[in-house]
Amino acid sequence: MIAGLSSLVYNVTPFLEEHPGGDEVLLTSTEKDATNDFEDVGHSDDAKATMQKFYIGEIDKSTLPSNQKYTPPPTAASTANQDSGSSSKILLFILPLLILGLAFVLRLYSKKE
Ligand code: HEM
Repeated sequence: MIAGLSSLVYNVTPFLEEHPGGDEVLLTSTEKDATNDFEDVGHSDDAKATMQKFYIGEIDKSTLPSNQKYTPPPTAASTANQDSGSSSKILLFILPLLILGLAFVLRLYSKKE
């Protein structure tokens, strides 16, 4: 479906294989306002007439969501990941020190014996 052109909606599925510009461009223009996409190409009057065959209705603009961008709140999983991330960084720093200390102690004891 192509929404746009003054909120008009077109079902282009039957036209995908026949579209002279190819099906790919049509698919990238679906489920959105494709007015600019359509007009940028400079479609002929013939193309505009053909388009009318696929008209299926009009969008009720009052039902459209506002254009605000949704930013999801941080989930428990992402916070847990951050925590485990910082604790593993500490472990990466401490582990070599622990191994060094252990080697040092072992060497000290083996010298005494
Ligand atoms: C129902 C909607 C559409 C119809 C009926 C339609 C029809 C046509 C027709 C008949 C042509 C041949 C050239 C002409 O007569 O203008 C064409 C070419 C083309 N169309 Fe569409 N078109 C539609 C939507 C779109 C959309 C949304 C795009 C998105 C970008 C698009 C991109 C193109 C391109 C790239 C060409 C080739 C232009 C060229 O090679 O010169 N069309 N279309």
